[in-house]
Amino acid sequence: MGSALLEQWSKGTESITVVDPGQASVPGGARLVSDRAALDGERFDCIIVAVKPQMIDDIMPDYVGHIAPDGYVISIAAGYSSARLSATMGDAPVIRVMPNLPAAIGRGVSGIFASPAASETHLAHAQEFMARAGTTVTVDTEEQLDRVTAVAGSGPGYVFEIARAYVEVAMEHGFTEEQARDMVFGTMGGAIDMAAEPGALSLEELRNSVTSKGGTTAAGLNALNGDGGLTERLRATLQACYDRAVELR
Ligand SMILES: NC(=O)C1=CN([C@@H]2O[C@H](COP(=O)(O)OP(=O)(O)OC[C@H]3O[C@@H](n4cnc5c(N)ncnc54)[C@H](OP(=O)(O)O)[C@@H]3O)[C@@H](O)[C@H]2O)C=CC1
Ligand SMILES: O=C(O)[C@@H]1CCC=N1
Repeated sequence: MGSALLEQWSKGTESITVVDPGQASVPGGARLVSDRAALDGERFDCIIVAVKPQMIDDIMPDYVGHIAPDGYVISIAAGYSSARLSATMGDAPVIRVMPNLPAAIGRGVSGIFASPAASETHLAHAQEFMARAGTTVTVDTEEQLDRVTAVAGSGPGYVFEIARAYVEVAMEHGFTEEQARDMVFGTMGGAIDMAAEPGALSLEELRNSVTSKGGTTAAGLNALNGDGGLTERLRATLQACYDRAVELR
């Protein structure tokens, strides 16, 4: 996820340093070091935590001395709370963000939550930084950020899995994978873009406009969600994701 964001962040004017022991290169002219020791006492206005939440306790305390006096910490980690991260980082102000993977093409959706110690300046910087990667939604509570994770942070995973299953089943109707992908991506993308047009009909109206009484779409929709099973499955999906974020706090 950090690499996807870096693609967009590096279009700005800041000097960006990436510490990653496993990367051979990074995009956009950012400086890459493989070992924190190479920073040799340098201080940064903003330190971005982009490792797994389970690794933060081991890795991040070593960075406390690298935060500039008015600096702050952005975390993209799921779950791991701002209070816990601030304690881990020498009581530094923390802003948590929850991006999603289409940030790699500038079409991400990012939730932003500023903990009380973060200043207006920190928040404005984080908002501008994340806006380079797509849409931002600033939320008032950390609880809401964990719900952004359930809806949007993990959302591309749901979408990719739904599209994968759609392609798989389309191929069972005799199409090549290329044909199936073209039809599924075109249908999903076209339908969503149409729904997102300014002044578009509601989703119910759009669905109904495809659905002739007694026709083919009605038969398909009845199999898809006639018993509410799809809605229930999505409800369980978001709840399971949120619950996991809570476990990671
Ligand atoms: N994937 C996603 O769509 C999203 C992820 N996130 C959050 O982003 C964070 C990263 O997740 P994700 O990108 O999926 O995971 P990855 O494992 O792909 O990325 C973690 C990166 O951290 C590197 N790393 C490991 N150890 C260190 C270290 N000591 N110092 C510096 N870097 C290190 C890893 O290197 P190596 O590969 O060599 O181990 C890897 O490049 C998580 O906190 C996750 O919750 C948030 C929103 C969406
Ligand atoms: O799966 C995860 O934990 C991360 C956080 C949101 C998306 N990927």
